[in-house]
Amino acid sequence: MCRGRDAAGGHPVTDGEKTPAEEHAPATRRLHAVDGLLGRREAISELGDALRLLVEYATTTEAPTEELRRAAERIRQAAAPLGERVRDREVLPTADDLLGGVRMYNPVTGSGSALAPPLHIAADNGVAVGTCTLGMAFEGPPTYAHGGVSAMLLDQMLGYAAGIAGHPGMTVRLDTTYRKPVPLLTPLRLTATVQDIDGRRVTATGQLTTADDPDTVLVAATGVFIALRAEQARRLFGRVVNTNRPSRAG
Ligand SMILES: CCCCCCCC/C=C\CCCCCCCC(=O)SCCNC(=O)CCNC(=O)[C@H](O)C(C)(C)COP(=O)(O)OP(=O)(O)OC[C@H]1O[C@@H](n2cnc3c(N)ncnc32)[C@H](O)[C@@H]1OP(=O)(O)O
Repeated sequence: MCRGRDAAGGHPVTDGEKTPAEEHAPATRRLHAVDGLLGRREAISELGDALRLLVEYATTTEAPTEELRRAAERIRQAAAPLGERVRDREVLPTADDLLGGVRMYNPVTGSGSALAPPLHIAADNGVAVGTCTLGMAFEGPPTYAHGGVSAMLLDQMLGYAAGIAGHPGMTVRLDTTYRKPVPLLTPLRLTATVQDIDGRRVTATGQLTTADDPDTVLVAATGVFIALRAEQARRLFGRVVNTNRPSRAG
């Protein structure tokens, strides 16, 4: 378990010691908690940016072999203090807000993830609209994106479309049609909408284009999402512990 931090996930707390926030009235305390949370999210994003820079350089560098070995040692040293306090697999990150849709380490959209492009998604009149630029680390065929990466982006887009339609669910089917290769280092635009809702089953479609040429579809996708029954949600996620519920942050 990740213990010894305030509920907003910001600052390490020593047992018995009053933090500055605890000295103040509840409203001020809440403000401090939010402040700490936002500050932590900013720091997570900053670390994510640094990691993505590292990944991009590490996958494109032609620095001398000895430099690669030195870099590996320095990176291991930088990682060590982070590894001293890690959360359990079944405890949500303190900076996340699951119900509010904040997942800092989502491998597609998470600004804290070294693996995420990251993809930025917003709702526009019921349409999910996403933007991202894929670095060289996402290369599949030379100079183009890996097809699995396009599928990953579209899965997230379709899932988001189901969510904003009020029918969040898990992917049970994803069909992708690759029409043209997806260029790297090029701003991309993705869109997705819900086509059909049939009980617990939601069908959504989406497409991936470049931002400059939104009429030329590079990849199209159709996905089926299933809303979980309460019993399924309990079975799959019942063990997950949320240590950052609003009641504890206030
Ligand atoms: C205003 C609000 C604003 C909110 C903002 C929103 C923000 C949005 C937020 C965030 C976006 C997130 C985006 C995420 C995107 C990524 C999601 C993922 O990566 S999910 C991981 C990969 N998927 C899995 O791991 C599932 C694995 N599958 C399962 O665990 C099961 O299949 C499960 C629990 C999903 C369903 O259980 P069963 O398979 O036993 O099915 P049964 O519950 O009995 O029936 C469900 C219905 O679905 C049909 N079904 C099942 N599989 C199907 C398939 N492949 N195709 C079509 N239909 C299927 C069945 O035939 C059945 O239909 P009949 O009720 O009989 O009509």
